[in-house]
Amino acid sequence: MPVEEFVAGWISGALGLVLGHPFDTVKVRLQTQTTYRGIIDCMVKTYRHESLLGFFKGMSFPIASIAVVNSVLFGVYSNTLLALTATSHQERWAQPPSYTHVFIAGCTGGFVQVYCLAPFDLIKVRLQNQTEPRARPGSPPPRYRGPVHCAVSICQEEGPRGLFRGAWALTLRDTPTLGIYFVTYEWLCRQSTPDGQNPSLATVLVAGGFAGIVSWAVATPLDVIKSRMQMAGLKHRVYRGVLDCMASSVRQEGLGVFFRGLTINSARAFPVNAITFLSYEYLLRWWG
Ligand SMILES: CN(C)C(=N)NCCC[C@H](N)C(=O)O
Repeated sequence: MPVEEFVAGWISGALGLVLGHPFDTVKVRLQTQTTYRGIIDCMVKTYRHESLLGFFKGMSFPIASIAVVNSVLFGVYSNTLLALTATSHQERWAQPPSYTHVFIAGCTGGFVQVYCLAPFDLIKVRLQNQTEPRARPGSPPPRYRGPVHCAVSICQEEGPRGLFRGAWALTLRDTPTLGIYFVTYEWLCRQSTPDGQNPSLATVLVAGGFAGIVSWAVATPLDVIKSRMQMAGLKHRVYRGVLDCMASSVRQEGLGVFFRGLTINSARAFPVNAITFLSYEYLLRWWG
């Protein structure tokens, strides 16, 4: 099994993550709290109360973890394509796989990475939702002191299964959308590259960015539900499942609830995925 794909996926995931984390914090807050009037209001309040550091809350953990998840995603995707089409990454522009194979490989990568992603994503969402300013002498400490404290508290208070809260919504979000993600990337690259040649740097950047936007636009409704289910344990809200969370969110906030965070998700998705695909492709060409 070729391992370069896993390493390239790890590095490209880490680069994308640093670039996208401030957008991600604003998105999570907009999706799970009702105190903000919109993106700008959330950014201004976060900056006023928590300084620039507020936007980077919960980032150290994803650097080590979500980058691993990206490595699983790209590694499983590429190795599934290898199993389906018997072409390695280097041969794939000369002998392009069918879009059906790309979709199946993307869905497989998406499905497998969910089980690494679920606990890390839950901890990230809980930490990003802590809106207390940085601890000052005399002020009450935040609910979670950091990722490890957060993981231990969830296990103690909600049981180890608490770490997988929202995992089913995450599976429904990621399995099809990662198929769409890789198909969009491949399709855009092939549209602007002569047959048999490697796509240019600009093509990879634009195709990666749009693959991010398209897949996140499709993923946003289930992303909202996933974040709410992840926060439910903390707020002592009980949802009976994905459908119950959808129904109760729509009842209280209308259909628009499914589009919460869509703009910020898309704004974040372009640079994150442009840099992710660029570093992934170029690392593999460099090692190839
Ligand atoms: C729509 N979905 C779930 C995705 N496209 N997932 C792939 C993640 C890529 C990048 N790390 C990101 O966070 O955008």
